[in-house]
Amino acid sequence: MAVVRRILTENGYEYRWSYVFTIICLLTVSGTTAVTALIMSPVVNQIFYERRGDLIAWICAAILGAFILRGLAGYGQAVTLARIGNNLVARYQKRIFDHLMKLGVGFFNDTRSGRLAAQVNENVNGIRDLLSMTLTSIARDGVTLIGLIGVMIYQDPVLSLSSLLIGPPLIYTVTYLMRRVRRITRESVQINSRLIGAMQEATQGIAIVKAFTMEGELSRRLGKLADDAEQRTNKIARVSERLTPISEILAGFTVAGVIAYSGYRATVLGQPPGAVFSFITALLLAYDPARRLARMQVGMERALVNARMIYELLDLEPQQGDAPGAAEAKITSGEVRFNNVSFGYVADAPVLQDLSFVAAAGKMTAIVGASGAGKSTLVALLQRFYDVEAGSIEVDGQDISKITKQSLRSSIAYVSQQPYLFEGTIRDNIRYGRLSASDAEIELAAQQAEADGFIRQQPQGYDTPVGEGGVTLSGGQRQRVSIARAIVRQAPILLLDEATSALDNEAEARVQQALTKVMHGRTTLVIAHRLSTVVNADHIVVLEQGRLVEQGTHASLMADPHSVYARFHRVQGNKGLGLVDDGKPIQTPVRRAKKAVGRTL
Ligand SMILES: Nc1ncnc2c1ncn2[C@@H]1O[C@H](COP(=O)(O)OP(=O)(O)OP(=O)(O)O)[C@@H](O)[C@H]1O
Repeated sequence: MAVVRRILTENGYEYRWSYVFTIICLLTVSGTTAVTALIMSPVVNQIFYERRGDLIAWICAAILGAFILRGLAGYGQAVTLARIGNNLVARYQKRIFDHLMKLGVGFFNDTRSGRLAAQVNENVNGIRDLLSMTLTSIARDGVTLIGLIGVMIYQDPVLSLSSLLIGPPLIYTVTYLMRRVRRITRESVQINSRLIGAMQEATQGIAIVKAFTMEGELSRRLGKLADDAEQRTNKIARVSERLTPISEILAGFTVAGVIAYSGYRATVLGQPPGAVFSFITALLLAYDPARRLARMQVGMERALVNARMIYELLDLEPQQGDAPGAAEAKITSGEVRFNNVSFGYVADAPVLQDLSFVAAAGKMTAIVGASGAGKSTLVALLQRFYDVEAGSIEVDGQDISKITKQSLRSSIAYVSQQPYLFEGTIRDNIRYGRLSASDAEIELAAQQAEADGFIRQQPQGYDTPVGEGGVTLSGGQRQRVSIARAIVRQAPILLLDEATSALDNEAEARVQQALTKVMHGRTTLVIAHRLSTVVNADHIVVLEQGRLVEQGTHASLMADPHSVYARFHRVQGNKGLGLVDDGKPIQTPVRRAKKAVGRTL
């Protein structure tokens, strides 16, 4: 119940008048139902028995009035509850999204996005059901039941108490079933979200699925998940429907017992039947709301599990929060300094060890190293996607753990190796660099990024919507749009993860040209894969297994023929500098994607 209380305290106050209106509507529905039943007595007695023709019009008018009122109240209640429910869903969707945006990159590394989306979707509806179920059942069935029990006690207290003996076993059964439903519901939500997530991931990687003829295998795995989900849903139905036979049997015993006892009193003891009839009518009428209340409890347990899972997500503490009293960064020249930085994603597996170097303001620093040496990790740490384990990172002399993330990141423009384009137009995607950028600035940035030409050739120019992840553009075009995004940002620090495999020679030359323009006057850290980049860099940092092994300029590093850097050149020549030289296979995008799809299910 703590969850219901929390939902109510967080949202209830605002909806209070809507709730009052709904309760009035629900009570009107119950009241008019009772009136319709009550009217039957004068209909029989006065119209048919006493033949009072003058009352026909009145009684018909009363019945018509009751039906109209019930119709309107039913409509009002349904629409208001739906409105509250839909508003709650929207409210929690917004809250969850805002919260997800606060969570660290680590959370998203550990969570599959498709599953997360499916889980949120399923669980949010639980919150809506929870409140409408509670309200409907308390206002309608609860009130009716109390009234009918009142009638029963008034008519025959002894019989009432004996028939209320049905209560304890019914409550025990409901509690037992609720526990079972709770566990299975959680499993069911997890399996459903795996199923939907797997479908999403398979469609995202469709080119790889087809290229590697993985359709059959994926169908088999997905089919298994679908069967599991079906079984789980059947199990929920089996468990919660168990309530039906159990409550029928208990009710059967009670009604039979009441009839037997009152029959005995009437036939043997000669008591008049009036009160007993009224009692039995109330008992039979009470059965329906009582059964509905019991069913609601079990159904509500499912909604409670959904709500709890939502709160588990909302209660996750965001990592890499701003330190208390964190100051706004004052970043002008953008000098970056790593001081004895150590870091690992998991305990006892260091990825960077005791790393110290300076990326001078306004200069280009190239980071070179074999695959897995920790280059991307270094760039992630500078953006504070993770916190360092030891040491510190300073930008313009300010420790990045002591300044606000917002101010740090707004001083950085990042171009990733696999640029991501969001839903929207090309213009929108460039504008994400800086929301205040004018159309003219966007177009200028696109020109500098060598992107203006192909953008204008698109069917709607800058206003052409991009496909999912930018699929309607080529790899090189996507890269140039993301470079334009970085230019528009006008940030003093530029982080580049150079792309190589996605580009042909001409595209590479164009991207390179675009990058050279952006780098001008900015502190640039580039994960270098191209020989030309490294040769032109002001400073080169060479990483090996998370340690800085050498640093200097191209000339100074090449001066020592035994240096790691010189070895890279000899082994890889102009094939690129980020590749392994230890015989391990190169991680091409296709290989990466295949691995990812393989992990999907
Ligand atoms: N999210 C993560 N969780 C756990 N380990 C990770 C994670 N990301 C990277 N690693 C590990 O950290 C090490 C360094 O990875 P990183 O991506 O920084 O290397 P890199 O030098 O950029 O490689 P590449 O040139 O192939 O992109 C690797 O051993 C990798 O397996």
